[in-house]
Parts: sequence; C-alpha cells; structure tokens
Amino acid sequence: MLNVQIPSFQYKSKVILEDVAFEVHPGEHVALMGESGSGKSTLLKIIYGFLHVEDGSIFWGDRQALGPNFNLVPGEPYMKYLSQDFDLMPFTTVEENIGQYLSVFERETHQERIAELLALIELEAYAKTKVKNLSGGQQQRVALARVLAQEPEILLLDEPFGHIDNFKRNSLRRNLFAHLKKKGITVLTASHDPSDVLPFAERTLILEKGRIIANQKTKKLYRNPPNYYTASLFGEVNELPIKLLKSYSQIDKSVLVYPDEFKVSTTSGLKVEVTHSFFKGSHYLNEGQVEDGPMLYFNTPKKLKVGDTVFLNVSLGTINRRLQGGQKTNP
Ligand SMILES: Nc1ncnc2c1ncn2[C@@H]1O[C@H](COP(=O)(O)OP(=O)(O)OP(=O)(O)O)[C@@H](O)[C@H]1O
Repeated sequence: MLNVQIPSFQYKSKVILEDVAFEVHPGEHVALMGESGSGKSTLLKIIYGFLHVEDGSIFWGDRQALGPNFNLVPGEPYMKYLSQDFDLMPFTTVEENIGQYLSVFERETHQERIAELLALIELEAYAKTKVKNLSGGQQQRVALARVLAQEPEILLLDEPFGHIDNFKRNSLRRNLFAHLKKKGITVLTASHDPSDVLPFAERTLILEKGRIIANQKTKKLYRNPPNYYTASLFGEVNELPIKLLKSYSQIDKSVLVYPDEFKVSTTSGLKVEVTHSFFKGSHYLNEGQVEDGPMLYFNTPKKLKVGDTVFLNVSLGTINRRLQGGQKTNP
C-alpha cells in the first residue's frame, strides 16, 4: 500500500500542500483532480522524490521513499513518474527510446516487448523515426511507453493525455488503463479531464488549494459531490436553491443538479426563459433564466428557441440524495 503523509509543503514561504494524507492500495487506480494550481503536480513530485518534505513520509509497504536529500538520482526503482515535460532522447529512434528501458536480462524478448508497447501507443509506423521528428502528442506517447517498459509497481501520471488530440486520446486511454489493470500496476493519475477519471479510476481525490477535500469511490463522488467545486470538476453543474421548487418552499438550502438531471416540461415545473442553446453533439446544453432567480443549465435532445419558456423538474430522489449526502471525505 502507498501511504502518503504530508502535513505541510511550502515553496519558499508559500504553503502549497497542507494536511495531505491518503493511501492507495496495490493494483488500485486513483485519480487526483483539482483546478490548475491546486497542487497536483507538486504532490506527485513529492511522492516520486523530486521534492523534499521537511516533515512527512511516503511509504510503499514497508519501504520508505526518501526524496532528493537522500537519493543522488531522484526516484525509487519501483515507482515511475510521467511528468508533463517528457524527458526523451531526441536523436534516437522511437524503438531505441523504448528499448533502452527494457531489462538487459531479457534480451531475447526485447523485440516482442517493443512491438507490444508500440501497439499500445499506436505508433508502430514510427518505430524507426527519430523522436525529434515527432509531434508533441506523439512524443508524449513515446514517454508513456518508456515508463511502461520499466514495469513499475506504482505509476504516477501527470496529465498523461494533455498533448494528445481527441482522435487518439480515447483509444489510448482505454489501451493504457486496460494494460495497467492487467499488469496489476498501482496508478495515481492527476488530471483535469473527467473523461480520464470517470470510466477508469476506482477512487478519486479532490485537491482544493493544497488540501484534500474529498476522497471517495469515483461513482459515489460523482453522484453525491460534497460541494460545487467538486461537481464542477466533472463538468457543468447548477447550484439550485430548492425553495424555488414548490414542494421544498420551506427549505433554505441549495442542491447541486447536473444539466442532464433536469426533466424539461412544457406545462409544469420551475419556469425558465431560454437564453442560449449550445450544440454539444449528442444533445443541446441550454441556458435558462429563472425570473428573479439564477441562470440554470439543462440538457435537451433538440435545440430550444431563445426566448421560449420551458419548465424544469428534478426528481425527488435526486434532491433527497443531495440533501442527505455528500459531506463525507472517507471512501
Ligand atoms: N518551482 C516552484 N516554485 C514556486 N512555486 C511553485 C513552483 N512550482 C509550482 N509552484 C506553485 O505551486 C502551486 C501548485 O502548483 P502545481 O503545479 O502543483 O499545480 P497543479 O494543480 O499541478 O496545476 P496544473 O493543473 O496547472 O498543472 C501553484 O501556485 C504554483 O504557482
């Protein structure tokens, strides 16, 4: 088990992380989400051993990761870190970059392993190309294959698909996360992108201004977010004062409602005037103004006309679940 305890970490006098404590079980895939600047990369760099923590500890089972004040070359042999700036050898080929990290004791299987990793990153056609001649996204894929070649026990991924276009991103995500599961590699992935997280991470940590404000099974966290910040990392969300709904007129609280949780009626519900209807491919995301109330975002299968009036409804199940849950930070 990876055990991370960081009471505090500062750059000069600026506190970046505070009271960070969590565990990751062997073979588990945990996501780390948070807005830009919340401390995700800093946390991964500390775990890997690039940054020294005065006070705190990182353990993998009974082995302690000691950090840069103890290790001449940062890092631990059982852990790999894929940073946002990939450190490749530009003047050698893709297959040489990958092959360099394969074990010298298994020379007879090198070609097979290189072929397997090239297939995983979908760069078979570029095996003999020098890395300097690849695009940024292709280089990120090579960097990924290089860390996988080393078969770590723990993999730390920092925005692993940040440079990769949508065309390749979806299949790469599926290939990579299936490969890691099959190999039983423990993964901690920092990402802004809910598509990297929702389908793949069993558990998600939410970092806000250097503190972990939620640590939950991913599905549970999505369905029952503890606050607006958490929900908005997963996409558009509304903070709906429920006294606007007839049956809750006495309750002075807000609930979080995702745009797809509103049912749209032409006859009854919370009245809104449509102000925009955005095409999202599979549906339209509409913006509607409640009279003397907030702007709300809701989905419809078809485009709505600006100026039209529609009525929004939320199921009692959703409201009650949101009213009851959400504040816990334990999985
Ligand atoms: N070398 C550094 N010296 C001083 N401050 C730094 C340094 N690196 C990062 N910071 C600061 O630490 C904070 C956290 O940065 P970090 O890169 O960990 O955030 P992040 O959540 O990974 O952001 P992003 O999603 O944009 O990569 C930011 O306020 C950043 O300005």
